[in-house]
Amino acid sequence: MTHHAEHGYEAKAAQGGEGGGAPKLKTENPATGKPGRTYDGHTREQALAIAGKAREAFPDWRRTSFTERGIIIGTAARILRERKDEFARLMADEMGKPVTEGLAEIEKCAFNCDYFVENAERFLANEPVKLDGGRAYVTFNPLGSLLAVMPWNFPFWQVFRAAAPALMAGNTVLLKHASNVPGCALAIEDVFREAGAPDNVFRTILIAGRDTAELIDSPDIAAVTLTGSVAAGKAVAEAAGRNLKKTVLELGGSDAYLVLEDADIDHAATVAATARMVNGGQSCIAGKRFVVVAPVREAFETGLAAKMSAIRMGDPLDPATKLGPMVSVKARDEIHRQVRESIGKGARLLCGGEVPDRPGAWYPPTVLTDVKPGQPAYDEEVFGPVAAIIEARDVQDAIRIANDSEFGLGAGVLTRDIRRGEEIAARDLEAGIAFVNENVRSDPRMPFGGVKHSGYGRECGVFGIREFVNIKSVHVRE
Ligand SMILES: O=CCCC(=O)O
Repeated sequence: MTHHAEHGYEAKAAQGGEGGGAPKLKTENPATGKPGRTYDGHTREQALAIAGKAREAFPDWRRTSFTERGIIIGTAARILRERKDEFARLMADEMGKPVTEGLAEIEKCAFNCDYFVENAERFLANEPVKLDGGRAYVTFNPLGSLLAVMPWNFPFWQVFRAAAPALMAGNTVLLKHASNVPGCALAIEDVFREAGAPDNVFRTILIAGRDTAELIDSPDIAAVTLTGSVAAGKAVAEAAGRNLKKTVLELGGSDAYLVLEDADIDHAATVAATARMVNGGQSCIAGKRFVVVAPVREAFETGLAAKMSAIRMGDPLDPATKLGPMVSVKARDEIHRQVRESIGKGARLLCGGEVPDRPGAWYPPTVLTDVKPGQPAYDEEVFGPVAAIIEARDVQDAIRIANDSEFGLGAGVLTRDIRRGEEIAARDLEAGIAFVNENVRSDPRMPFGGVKHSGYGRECGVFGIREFVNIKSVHVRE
């Protein structure tokens, strides 16, 4: 199987010069196709120098108390809320997110900051261990400077999800964002600066994806967290592995939802449409495959096609808009290729599937059925508003199909039999996150991450904050 999501690491910055010169990062409004602002990037030397400064800032930052760090991260939450209209507009302009979703994203970032302000000290409190003699405990030390390589699809949330716990733990953070959201990347740096973070505790580096490996080689970087594609994950893991640096990888997904015979079909169709349309379908945890047992397939097809066709596509600046443009014309064309090729190989189109005749990166809500192995809609991650319906003989067959993927991020079960649904979710599905009768969502309070090619390690909650710490055993003979 292949993975076609366009994530930050490999997105190319427009190069202003050869031989490692500073890139120019050009933005383009995906709703209109018109060029936006151009930003001056950093040269490799500048980027390495900033990494050096973040490392120099680490010893003082790690010695601050949880209360001191909490005041800064809590202030960042307040600033996010105060400036949320501006930030939602910035996301809309750079990557096409409808402002209503953008506002919700900023609120989630602020909630995440507050959550770690409130809980970091408890999550990282010393844990006593009973040994035969003396006094023993586990303590959690920060690691140093964390490089966060982040994608464009949730330009604020992905960064805050990684940064708030890392900073609260006493690490410093360097952000290498996707090259198409430089305004967001700089705005986030500004939030931490305005919140009173000491110099270089949080820095944004604007470099091309291909220069990231060199940064990982730098002794100033202690560890790396990446959200992005499988290809990006492999490249980062390889570079980090060469340097024996800890990584957390949150990669692609092809989340399956099982629709069982006893499901409330109207509810199942609503959950499916909601799951599929998260961020216009451009989310690693968007529902992508709907595995339906044969007796309810037709009813589900009708229900899902009706819900998807009713979703309004329009100007991302209009608060009523649910579906904005795709991130770029290139990404839209790739989605359309996957749809056309799937139809060519036997899938049936229930709605959508036509590229609108207008400038910008538009693609309508689309439903394919009769999706089978060998079709891109079955084999690949489709990063757009395209739902794939796959028929299963029975529940065992449905579980097999759900797990027949290189990915293992999220998954769902739709059934009235809560016990059975829970058993399937908790035991049978090869996924890091499994929901029953609801669409998969990330939450600062719950560990988030996957298995197989969806990556490893966890973000969020106690497991997330403990990824980038030295879990140190201390034994004292008194
Ligand atoms: O793109 C993947 C994750 C998005 C989220 O955390 O909701």
